[in-house]
Amino acid sequence: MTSSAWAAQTLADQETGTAFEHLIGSLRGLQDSVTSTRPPAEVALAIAAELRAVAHRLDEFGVGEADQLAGAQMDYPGRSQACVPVLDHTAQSADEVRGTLQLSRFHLGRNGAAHGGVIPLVFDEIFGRLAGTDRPRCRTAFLHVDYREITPIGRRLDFTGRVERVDGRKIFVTGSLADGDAVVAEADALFVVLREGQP
Ligand SMILES: CCCCCCCC/C=C\CCCCCCCC(=O)SCCNC(=O)CCNC(=O)[C@H](O)C(C)(C)COP(=O)(O)OP(=O)(O)OC[C@H]1O[C@@H](n2cnc3c(N)ncnc32)[C@H](O)[C@@H]1OP(=O)(O)O
Repeated sequence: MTSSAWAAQTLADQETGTAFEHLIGSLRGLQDSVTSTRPPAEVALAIAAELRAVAHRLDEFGVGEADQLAGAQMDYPGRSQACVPVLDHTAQSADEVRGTLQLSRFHLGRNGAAHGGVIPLVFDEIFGRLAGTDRPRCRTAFLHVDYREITPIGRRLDFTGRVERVDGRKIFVTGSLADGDAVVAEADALFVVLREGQP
């Protein structure tokens, strides 16, 4: 994948990077397991203690943002982070992207519909990657989402993204999320290329 904005990200050696991706995959699975089960109190308390012990085990390996692998491993569909749903890009250029994703119990709002806040999260990720491909670093200035239908969890969804216009530092992007033939959400956003020294 070519990307000027992403190239600066820290990369681990392959063994470390792959192992970390396994760790994040297990964390995603855990988020779903916790969300979709109702353990008795003693089991919940025992697992809570085990999870605290696991977190404690990681303490000694703490690093600053520049050295963290989470979010920086661009070769993995989820960037090795557990916040944003995993995106599988099937086509990507500097102007257009397509791909699939599947939301899970962790992303549930109510009555089978994904949480409304997950949808802009997904679009920000799709658009952020697109706007940053073969361009300097940029940030979201606005992101407008139209919720056309509920977005189901547990089904393959198709996403698109397209750069509509570039005007100086401004990159205007549009996209959609579909469940089969049904467009469940559409979005448009402005990304602004950062000036030297902007965080
Ligand atoms: C993450 C960064 C990229 C890293 C890349 C490497 C790693 C890649 C890894 C993984 C892929 C990425 C996947 C995830 C991506 C997620 C991206 C995000 O979510 S970023 C976080 C949320 N966004 C903010 O926190 C912005 C906060 N706002 C700002 O910082 C500023 O407002 C900023 C930079 C957006 C603009 O500020 P100014 O001072 O630089 O520029 P001014 O002059 O205000 O605006 C420039 C032009 O844009 C228009 N503009 C600005 N904001 C606008 C707005 N809200 N609506 C309409 N126009 C706006 C202005 O009117 C102006 O237009 P005229 O040049 O005069 O024509």
